[in-house]
Amino acid sequence: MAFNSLILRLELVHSKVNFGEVASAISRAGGDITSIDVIRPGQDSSVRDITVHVAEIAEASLIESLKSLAGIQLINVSDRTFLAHLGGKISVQPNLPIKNRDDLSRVYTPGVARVCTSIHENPKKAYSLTIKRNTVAVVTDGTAVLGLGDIGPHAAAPVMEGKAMLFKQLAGVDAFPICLDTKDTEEIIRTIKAISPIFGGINLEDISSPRCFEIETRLAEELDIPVFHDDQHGTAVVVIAGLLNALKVVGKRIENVRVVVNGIGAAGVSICKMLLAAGVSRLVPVDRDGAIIQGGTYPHPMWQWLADQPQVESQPGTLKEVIRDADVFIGVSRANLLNAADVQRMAANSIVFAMANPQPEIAPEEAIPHVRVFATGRSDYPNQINNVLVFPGIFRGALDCRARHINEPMKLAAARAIASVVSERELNEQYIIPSIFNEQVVTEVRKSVIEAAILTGTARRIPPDFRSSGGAK
Ligand SMILES: NC(=O)c1ccc[n+]([C@@H]2O[C@H](COP(=O)([O-])OP(=O)(O)OC[C@H]3O[C@@H](n4cnc5c(N)ncnc54)[C@H](O)[C@@H]3O)[C@@H](O)[C@H]2O)c1
Ligand SMILES: O=C(O)C[C@H](O)C(=O)O
Ligand SMILES: [Mg+2]
Repeated sequence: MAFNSLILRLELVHSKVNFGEVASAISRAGGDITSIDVIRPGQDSSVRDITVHVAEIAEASLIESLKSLAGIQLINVSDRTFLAHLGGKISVQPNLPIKNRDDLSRVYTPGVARVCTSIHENPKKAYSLTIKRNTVAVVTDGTAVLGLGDIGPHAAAPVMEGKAMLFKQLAGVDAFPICLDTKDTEEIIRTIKAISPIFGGINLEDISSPRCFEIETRLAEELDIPVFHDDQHGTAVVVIAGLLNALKVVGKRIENVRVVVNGIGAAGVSICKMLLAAGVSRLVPVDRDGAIIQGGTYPHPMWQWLADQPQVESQPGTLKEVIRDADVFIGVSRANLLNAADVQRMAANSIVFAMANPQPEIAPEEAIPHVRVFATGRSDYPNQINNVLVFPGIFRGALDCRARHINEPMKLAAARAIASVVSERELNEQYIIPSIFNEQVVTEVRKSVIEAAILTGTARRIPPDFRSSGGAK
């Protein structure tokens, strides 16, 4: 169930109502008061801000029940989530102040000209003399934003700003949101190439399938900085990390399990590829029209690729049919597609990762009693399988070793690193994946990614902490 935090600004007329009555009305309507601030005290009346934690579905009735109390005026209702977005969530800060003319002539003209000339003579110096080495573009066209779909570039911005915040807070990477007002593959490629000189890496985000595949492949070929479509590979990496640990909990081996992946878009394609690379031998990819089967013919090039793989099952069926006897369900599709009866028909000790955002394929309350390990992409339930565990550390590593690409061995190394943060002793049904606030995650992912980049020859710089020992200290 989704909860919100509301701030209710109320004026209370003391002769008609006391605070106790207000508090019990809130509680009867299902709200939990988390704080009270007196905004204007007074003899006859007072104004207070009451912060209430309440289920989304109970919000309207809570507000109505307060309005119906005599002696109360509801002045304002603010949603704390919206308040957190006022004016946007990030800003650009200078690294040093400009206090006098001397500073001015150093950071700007005339001093800056010598630095420009130096970069012109040796373009590699852009890495040491500009923000390039630590800056990533988070680029979307707004066509597959979370599970909300094609909501356009303006509406996509809050997600991109959120990713930029996470890049900075978790890995010290400066990320900038770029929301493009075009859905044309060639124009997107051209635009990203044109803006790339200032960036050390490109994080593609929420670009719908199948255009996302060509956009990423072409950019990776044509640019000399890493290009990473987070919804494809970030998601696949975190799924593999979670699955490696979940399989340990249920005592099954990856080669033996039957895996259903629902939603063969950006995330689903990459997850299927990585599952096959990790050893899955029985795979059932499913999209809107049911299972994608071995030997089938599909217009979508990635679906066709899957249909040509020997590990993909050849039995057709709807999701509700093919989920029978599955050991693992991975959902990267959309909300509310399964119910309790569906997951009950899975094999014993089943694993369900219902990762559609913001609402998963099955409500946690409905699934949890019937499955052994359950995870979502959300932060308000145990086992948050979200690509936020991946992109900060992967880019931290790629930037630090100036990797030209983020390749398969780097991704697999990242998945293993994330899984390894949960020790065998700590591992259980409720804890298969580390918290995003576990500082070891970025450290371990960075280290493993750099090692893999060096080994595969894509690193163009050995970071200082890898120089003497041949590995991170
Ligand atoms: N938890 C995470 O880290 C994470 C990461 C990436 C994506 N996601 C979520 O996964 C979902 C898909 O994201 P994406 O970027 O791959 O989007 P996408 O648009 O590229 O792919 C979605 C796919 O789901 C399919 N689909 C839609 N309805 C379906 C249905 N009823 N049954 C089966 N398939 C259906 C679509 O045809 C499409 O192929 C979104 O909800 C997104 O929020 C979660
Ligand atoms: O943004 C997220 O929470 C994860 C993911 O990138 C998604 O598109 O849902
Ligand atoms: Mg996304």
